[in-house]
Amino acid sequence: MSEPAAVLPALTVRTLALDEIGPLVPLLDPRDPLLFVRRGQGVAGFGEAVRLEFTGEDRMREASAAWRELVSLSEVSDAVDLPGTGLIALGSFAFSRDSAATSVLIVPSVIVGRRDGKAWITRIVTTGSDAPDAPVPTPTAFGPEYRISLLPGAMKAEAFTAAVDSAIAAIAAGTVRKVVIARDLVGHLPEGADLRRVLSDLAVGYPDCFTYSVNGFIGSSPETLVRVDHGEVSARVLAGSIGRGSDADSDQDAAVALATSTKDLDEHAFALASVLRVLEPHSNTLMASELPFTLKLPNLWHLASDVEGRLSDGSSSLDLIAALHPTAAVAGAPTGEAMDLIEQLEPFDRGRYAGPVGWVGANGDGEWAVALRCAHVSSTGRITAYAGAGIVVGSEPERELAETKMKFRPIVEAFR
Ligand SMILES: C=C(O[C@H]1C=CC=C(C(=O)O)[C@@H]1O)C(=O)O
Repeated sequence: MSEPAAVLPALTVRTLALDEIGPLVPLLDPRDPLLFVRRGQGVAGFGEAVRLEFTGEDRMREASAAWRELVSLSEVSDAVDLPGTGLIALGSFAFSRDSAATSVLIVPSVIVGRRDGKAWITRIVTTGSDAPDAPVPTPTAFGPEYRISLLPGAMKAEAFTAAVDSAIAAIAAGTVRKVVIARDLVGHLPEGADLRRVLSDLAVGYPDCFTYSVNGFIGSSPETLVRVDHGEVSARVLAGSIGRGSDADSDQDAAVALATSTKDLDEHAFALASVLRVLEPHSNTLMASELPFTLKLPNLWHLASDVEGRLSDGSSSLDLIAALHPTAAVAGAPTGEAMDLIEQLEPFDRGRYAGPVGWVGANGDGEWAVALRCAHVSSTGRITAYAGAGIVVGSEPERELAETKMKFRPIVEAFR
């Protein structure tokens, strides 16, 4: 961790109700937006009161410990008391313990949020600061339009299908039962470009996904890694995909084909089992439906399972992401072997793609998505987008390539 616990500041945090504030995206900083929303509900952050950085194997466990410490030093008054009010941090964690990407928890100086028809503002200052109250953020007009094509990056289409062939060979040899192989697309953001344009496209086009932006990492994810809300724990596990049909009949046929595909049901079962195995020690009331359902997104159908239970041990959402990551939806099974194979077959660092992204509150509650359908935008404007596909017995390289094209659609179209 870059900031040792000893130097964590004491914070004073005040949440007040606001009248309706309109859409959150136009309020954001155009170059460094901080956002986590779904169906118009969620939080937008402004400025940074505290930034905590983590790397390595224990990045999420260290984040959990540092967060408890920071909370213990803070004085919070919260007149609204909803998920996301009071002291929160937005966070995004690297996929791999070996990643060069820094994992972060950012406590904004100002948070504006909306949930259940109520809006609020939270102001966070170092205790003792006599700075005047930060103003309520107001919308500003978007900067000029831009159109960016994202093109094959370190792993071109042929390299991807070759990697899928190798993954299939590893499955046949019994090294792994499932492995998720990803590829990348790259582009360049013009200087001064307003990132809110991309976020607005994602939020409008994929309202049922979590649209997020944390420290230059943006996307729209359909997958809930974990949510903790007053002792209730839940997750939405996704794995198994098929493209949408071009008309109502073919779309229905696609959904039925997915729901009855042994290959996709197997792929899904690995992902669900990995989540249940990890959550079971934390909840003795954990439930998931017997069969996955088909989740309709604008670009594809997914097999999905919702998991719910009551926490029996007071774990925070950060404790749970540390335990859950990486699930078989983004790594494979068994986890260690799948991670080794990903390292061998993918010629790039995934960075924060497929890692947890979300927020944590003072009581440990929070909402974390799996960072999918995303792109990292570096400080020099280099854009790297990622999408992957789960490989199991029965996978075919060309179909997996086509699946990654569909998964790239939200982010490719948002930049175009
Ligand atoms: C790895 C990705 O998706 C995961 C989540 C849903 C469906 C998946 C699949 O069908 O392969 C993947 O497990 C991605 O979008 O990059």
